[in-house]
Amino acid sequence: MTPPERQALRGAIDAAALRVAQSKAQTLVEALPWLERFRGALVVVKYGGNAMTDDALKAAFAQDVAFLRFAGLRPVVVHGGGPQIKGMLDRLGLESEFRGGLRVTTPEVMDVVRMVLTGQVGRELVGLLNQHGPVAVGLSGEDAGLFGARRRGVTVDGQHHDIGLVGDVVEVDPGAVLDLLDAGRIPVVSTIAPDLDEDGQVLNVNADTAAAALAAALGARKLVVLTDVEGVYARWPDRGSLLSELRVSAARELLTTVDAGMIPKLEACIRAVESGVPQAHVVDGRQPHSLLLEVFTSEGIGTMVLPDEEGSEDA
Ligand SMILES: Nc1ncnc2c1ncn2[C@@H]1O[C@H](COP(=O)(O)OP(=O)(O)O)[C@@H](O)[C@H]1O
Ligand SMILES: CC(=O)N[C@@H](CCC(=O)OP(=O)(O)O)C(=O)O
Repeated sequence: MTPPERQALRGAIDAAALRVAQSKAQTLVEALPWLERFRGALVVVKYGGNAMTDDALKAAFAQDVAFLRFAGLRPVVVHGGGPQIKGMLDRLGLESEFRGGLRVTTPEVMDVVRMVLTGQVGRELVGLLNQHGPVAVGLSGEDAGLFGARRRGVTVDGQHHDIGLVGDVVEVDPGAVLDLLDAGRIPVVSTIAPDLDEDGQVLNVNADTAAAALAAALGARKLVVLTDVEGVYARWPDRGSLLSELRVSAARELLTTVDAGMIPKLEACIRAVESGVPQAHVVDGRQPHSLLLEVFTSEGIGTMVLPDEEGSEDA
C-alpha cells in the first residue's frame, strides 16, 4: 500500500468511527423525552421464568433494571420461576401438574416452590442486580405483610378443580416495598403469600397476577410483563396477528380465546389497568434489553394494554 493509499484508508476508518459514535449519541438523545417523562416513575417489572433461561439474558435484564434505577425511575421486580421449579421437582422425582395455567400444589410441592422462588431464583436476581451497586433487596409476599392470599380453585371446561395450596393475592400492604424504594433500593419480590384463612400456611401465587396486584397497590405508572413470546397475538399461533395495542375491553374478549400460559398475563394486564395503572405491556423477554426498548423508545415493543377511554394513554 502506498503512503497516500494508507492515508486514505485511515481517513475512511476515522469517518466510520465518527459515524458509529454519532449514532450512539443519537440513541442517547432519542431516550431524552422518555427519561424526562418517566423520571421518578414507579415501574413494576414481572420477569417470567421462561425469559431467564440463559446467563447472558439474565445479565442483560439486570443491566436494564439497574439502568432504570440509575436513570431516576423506581423499578420493582416481581419474578416467576416456573421452569426452575419444574427442574427442582424433576430432580426430587416429583411430578409437575398444571390446571388452567396454574400449578397443582401439594404441601410437598409448596416446600419446593418456596425454596426455589425465594431461596434460588430471587437470590440469583438480587446478586445480578447488585453487580451494579448495592441496590437490590429480595423479599417475599411473607415479609412485612406484603401479600395476603386466599385459596382458589380453577374451572376448566366447566368443571371445577381443587389445585391445592394455590392462592390469589387479595390484600397488599406495600409499606415494605415503599420503604425500600424511598431508600433508593430495588425490591425483588417472590410471590409466596400467607393464607389469610389459615395461620402459618403459605400459598403459591402465580407471579403475573401477584405483579398486577402489587402494581395496582403501588399506583405504578407501568406494568411490564417479560415473557417468551413477542407479545399478545389476536389469533395465536398466527404470527401475522401480533397486537401492538389493545384496549382493556378487547383484552377481556381475547381472554376467552388465548391458551393457558397467556391467560394469567392478560388477566394481570387487565387487573392492573382496571385498577388505575395507565398502561401494561407484554414484552418478549428473550430479546436482550427488551425492557429498555419498551421504556425508552418511541416505537415501544410487544403489546400495550390501555384503558378504554380515548386519550388516556401516556405512552
Ligand atoms: N394469544 C396468544 N398470544 C401470545 N402467546 C400465547 C397466546 N396464547 C397462548 N400463548 C402462549 O403463552 C405463552 C406464554 O406463557 P408462559 O410460557 O407461561 O410464560 P412465562 O413463563 O413467561 O410466564 C407463549 O409462549 C405462548 O405459547
Ligand atoms: C400457582 C402457580 O402456578 N404458581 C407459579 C409460580 C411461579 C410463576 O408464576 O412463574 P412463571 O412466571 O415463570 O410462570 C408456579 O408454581 O409455577
